Amino acid sequence: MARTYGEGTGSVAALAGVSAAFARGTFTAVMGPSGSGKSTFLTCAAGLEPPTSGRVVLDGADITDWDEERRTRLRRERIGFVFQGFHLMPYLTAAQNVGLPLRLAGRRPDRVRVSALLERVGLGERAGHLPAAMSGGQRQRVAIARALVADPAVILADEPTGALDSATAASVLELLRGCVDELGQTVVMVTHDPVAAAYADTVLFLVDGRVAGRMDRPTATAVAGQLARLDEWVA
Ligand SMILES: Nc1ncnc2c1ncn2[C@@H]1O[C@H](COP(=O)(O)OP(=O)(O)OP(=O)(O)O)[C@@H](O)[C@H]1O
Repeated sequence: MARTYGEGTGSVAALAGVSAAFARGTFTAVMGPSGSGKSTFLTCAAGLEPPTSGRVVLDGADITDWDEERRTRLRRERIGFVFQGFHLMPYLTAAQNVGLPLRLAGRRPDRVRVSALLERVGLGERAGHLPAAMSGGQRQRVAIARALVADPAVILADEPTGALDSATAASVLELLRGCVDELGQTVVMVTHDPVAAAYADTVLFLVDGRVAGRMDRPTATAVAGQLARLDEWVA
């Protein structure tokens, strides 16, 4: 798919042509220099904005031409989001935050399921806490439980460890890895961090809005080496 912003001579091709498929139960990291189109890619994949050309297929359904209302419903029910800044509602408890996507979709969150998810992310004891009373790592765990609550087709994570220290980041990444290995979830994660990317099965490298490379079974060292080569290429 491709995505252009603006028209005529002032237009920018944020995505020039990216073709990617994410099989169920896989963990993919998306990397690339600043401005390479990673955020645009996630935005289009999430159905937040339609691509200028190309198609977006989620769970077997081509959502490209769906209207905004239908795409919003799809995002609430079929996509889990995890952001760098957690995006929790400050006046809702951990349990209420986890249940929120279901409430927004007009469904009543099942207490047992919400408790089981909080237990799964290691926060069984903190269901009644507000985000302000939790550490960054704990907040991100709440966000991951929230991303799982609707049993989505895919979890899209945008720099999920960008605001965390390395030990906390490792535990969050292990949690995402567990979602894939133990729950069969599909995770697509944008990251700048080669250590984070090494938790994925595959790394997709973007440069200038195109897929410039792909690495299976990545290690942090191999990813860092590849990024350095891409930077030289861009420079
Ligand atoms: N809404 C917009 N209007 C105009 N240009 C945009 C818009 N969004 C992105 N761009 C441009 O598209 C290109 C790709 O941007 P994008 O944010 O997708 O890159 P990125 O890889 O996520 O960057 P970063 O790592 O810095 O977050 C950039 O040149 C950017 O300036």
